[in-house]
Amino acid sequence: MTNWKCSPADIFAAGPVVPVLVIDDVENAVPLAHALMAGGIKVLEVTLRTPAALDVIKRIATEVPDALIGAGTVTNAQQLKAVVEAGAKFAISPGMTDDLLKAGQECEIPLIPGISSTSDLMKAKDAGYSYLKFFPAEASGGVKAIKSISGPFPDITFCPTGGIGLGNYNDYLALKNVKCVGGSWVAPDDAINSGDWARITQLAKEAVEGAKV
Ligand SMILES: O=C(O)C(=O)C[C@H](O)[C@H](O)COP(=O)(O)O
Repeated sequence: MTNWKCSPADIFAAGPVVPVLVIDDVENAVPLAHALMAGGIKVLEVTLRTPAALDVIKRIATEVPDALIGAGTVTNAQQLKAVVEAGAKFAISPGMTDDLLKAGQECEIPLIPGISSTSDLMKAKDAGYSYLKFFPAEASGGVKAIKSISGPFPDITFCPTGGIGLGNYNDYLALKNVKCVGGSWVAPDDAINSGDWARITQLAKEAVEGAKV
């Protein structure tokens, strides 16, 4: 963790909304990044859910240097290594394993492990992690769960993701242990696949301007 070039705190502070991106076509990478940045979003999470994901990360890292490009759905040490090589500046996981926590400690980019239980939180905390993803947020108790967790674990900060959108994101951002939220609502599949960049810029703007932080 001492190798980390930027801190998870910097990433959480860089934007209240982190778009969770599923990109099938590498040609959409740069226009999508530009569309989101035009709407005021700088932190991007490209999920490793598509075969194109590593190339997408590479493209954005090279061609959109102002973006804080990260990798999502990083579930093991091999993937963590691959996303570092692709140029990701941080990595997020929907969960955690002992192996992944260990690889994150030795990695040069920050890893944000995912938890949805206090037992996992304690494991991650013991391994030195204090910035965590809370996933799947809505299905795991949402705002009420995160508020309760802040009692025994006031030093843990969350990026909740899963089931969050314009209708509820401010409820999460109002919590003192939440600094940003993640979600796919800002970049819907149909808008990406039809190249509707204006709509994505609009959605990003709406999310950023409406955020009460
Ligand atoms: O792929 C990953 O790494 C994940 O952890 C899951 C995503 O963060 C959520 O699927 C986003 O949730 P929605 O905003 O409800 O679509």
